[in-house]
Amino acid sequence: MAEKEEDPNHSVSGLTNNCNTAGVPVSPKSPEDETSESPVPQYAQDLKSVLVTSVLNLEKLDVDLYRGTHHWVPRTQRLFGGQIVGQALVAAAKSVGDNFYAHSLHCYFVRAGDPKVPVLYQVERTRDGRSFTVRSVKAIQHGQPILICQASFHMQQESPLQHQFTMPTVPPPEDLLTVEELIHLYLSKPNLAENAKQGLNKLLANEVPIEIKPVNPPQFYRRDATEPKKLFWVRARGYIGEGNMKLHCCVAAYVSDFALLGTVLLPYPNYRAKFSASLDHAMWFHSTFRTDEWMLYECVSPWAGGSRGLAQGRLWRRDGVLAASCSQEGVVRVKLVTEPSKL
Ligand SMILES: CCC(=O)SCCNC(=O)CCNC(=O)[C@H](O)C(C)(C)COP(=O)(O)OP(=O)(O)OC[C@H]1O[C@@H](n2cnc3c(N)ncnc32)[C@H](O)[C@@H]1OP(=O)(O)O
Repeated sequence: MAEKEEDPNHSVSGLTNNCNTAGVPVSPKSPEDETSESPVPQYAQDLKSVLVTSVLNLEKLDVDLYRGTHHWVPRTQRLFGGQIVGQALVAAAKSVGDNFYAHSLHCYFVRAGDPKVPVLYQVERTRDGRSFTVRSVKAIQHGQPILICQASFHMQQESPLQHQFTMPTVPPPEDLLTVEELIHLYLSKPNLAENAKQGLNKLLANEVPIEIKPVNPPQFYRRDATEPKKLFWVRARGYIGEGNMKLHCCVAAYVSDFALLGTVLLPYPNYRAKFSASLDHAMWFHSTFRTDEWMLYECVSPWAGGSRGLAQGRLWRRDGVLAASCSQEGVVRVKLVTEPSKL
């Protein structure tokens, strides 16, 4: 098969004829999209995403050895898995040629990450091939691995085999509220219990570097069983810009671990997680995309059992192109919730 070196730094917005870069037909834009999408970036360029300036900006210590620091730490006080995966992919990508782009990664979270110390990333150059290049990355704290990750990079190649699922039909992000706006709405309800208020205010104080607009607003305190499926629009806070697909893949790796495992619990309103953590995470990158533009994250959980749950995610560009897919298993140990609804 003929190899074609393309410039993957090309603009996503430069796509024409309703095809993605690989020539895959994509859903035409809806009239709403045409009117709501502005050619002007949503963020001024001086408001750079903290994901780029800090979280994924690793410090080089030696050849193939990097140090990463933390930005947002979840309430569990263990490092966010997406941050570790994103940083591991940054470290891996630093040693591959300009023409190679991440196409997949496979990781195990073997120990909880400690938010009190930085993480070291040690890269092993497993193989350099003509069209595929593989890296192994160990994320280390206190002298022990917390994550082991294999990442594979591919030089773009043409193929007549091109298909993808169709993006679910959902309202555009402009018609939906952010999580913060939804919380403010809840907080304005009369007779809201004090502990519910405190819980919601804690959520507001989170400095998560991504913005989320749920397609179906979450029931913060009233719980009904739903199918194990959720959809939300997501983008990095701040400006990243087009042109650096390697970086956008690292941001997507960060984003992809967010809220995915929670899908497992949706059919069980009478149970709350007393311990949950992602055990492994795999991801495949399919097309070019911009993580500082709204993308639809479709999360499903096809299985749960034995205190574990499987969750799968699809990240869609808003023009209907499937940008990335991921899969993860997590440990989910639950307790029965007996107290009545707080609203
Ligand atoms: C958004 C999702 C995320 O970002 S999660 C963050 C990324 N993922 C991670 O940090 C996971 C990292 N990996 C790990 O921490 C370990 O591999 C884990 C999954 C904990 C290994 O589990 P395990 O071998 O059970 O660990 P452990 O013995 O240290 O126990 C941890 C806590 O679980 C408890 N535990 C243990 N076994 C049981 C059991 N059979 N039934 C009930 N509880 C059990 C332990 O007591 C311990 O609890 P505690 O932490 O002491 O409160």
